[in-house]
Amino acid sequence: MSSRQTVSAVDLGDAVVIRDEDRENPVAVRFDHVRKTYKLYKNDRQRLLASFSNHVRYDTINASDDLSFECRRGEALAFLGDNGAGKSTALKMITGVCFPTSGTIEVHGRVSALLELSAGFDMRLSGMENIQMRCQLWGLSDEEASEIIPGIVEFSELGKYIDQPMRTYSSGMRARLGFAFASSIRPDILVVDEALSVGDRKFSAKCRKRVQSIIEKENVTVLFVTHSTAQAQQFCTRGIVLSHGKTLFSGDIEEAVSFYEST
Ligand SMILES: Nc1ncnc2c1ncn2[C@@H]1O[C@H](COP(=O)(O)OP(=O)(O)OP(=O)(O)O)[C@@H](O)[C@H]1O
Repeated sequence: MSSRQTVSAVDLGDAVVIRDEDRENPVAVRFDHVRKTYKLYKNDRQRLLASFSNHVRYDTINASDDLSFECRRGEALAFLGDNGAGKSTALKMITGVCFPTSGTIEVHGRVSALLELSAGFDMRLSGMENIQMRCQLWGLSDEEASEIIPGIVEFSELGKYIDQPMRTYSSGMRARLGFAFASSIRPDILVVDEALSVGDRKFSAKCRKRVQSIIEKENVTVLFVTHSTAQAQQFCTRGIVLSHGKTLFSGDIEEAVSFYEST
């Protein structure tokens, strides 16, 4: 094998997910004929019964349907589409929150996600303790952690609350800390799902500025889900328009936006 360092390759029957930290690979993310099928049960009781029996009936929905695309390193790619088109599902498979049913996904580089920003915090711990714990989970050395933590605290604007248990935070405060962390750790691949509306108007503008500066200055690969075509044009160079999990259009961002607006 080449210089590629395989961190994990998960064989999920008909699906394969390969993750490594090969920053030299010109491709950051590749989807090859990816399908994600959800089972829809009539109610929770039927869902529970299905774990004991193969005879429970269900409908299916393909949230991703034969989805193939390549996002090259340094590129900023927007996913456009109506509600339920399959945009978030694609991002969740990149971050590893959910897995494909079939097809192959390759992710080359460390991924940070600006989605579900409030998730994963331990509410008993303070903001500072949570940040320290996240730095450890990311495998940062003490030195690297102490380099970025002051910036995270400053960006979050939590003031004295940074040392208070996170159960005392408002939902906006949690999301602010989540955003401050996820946007400070210098990932290779940044996944953004409408997270730019964090907090109040002023803070949300600050978040947009931060994302723009990451895209412009740090050679990060960005995958961006939004309903705002203006934001897609502001941040991205290429766009994919999805409908019912399928690609309707893939190309230059201006053309993708025109296509989306004409559908
Ligand atoms: N856990 C789940 N179980 C069943 N169906 C799901 C699940 N998650 C998503 N879906 C379905 O998959 C389809 C795609 O959902 P997804 O959230 O990816 O769409 P989206 O394009 O991000 O939509 P939106 O713009 O509304 O956020 C939808 O029909 C949704 O109902």
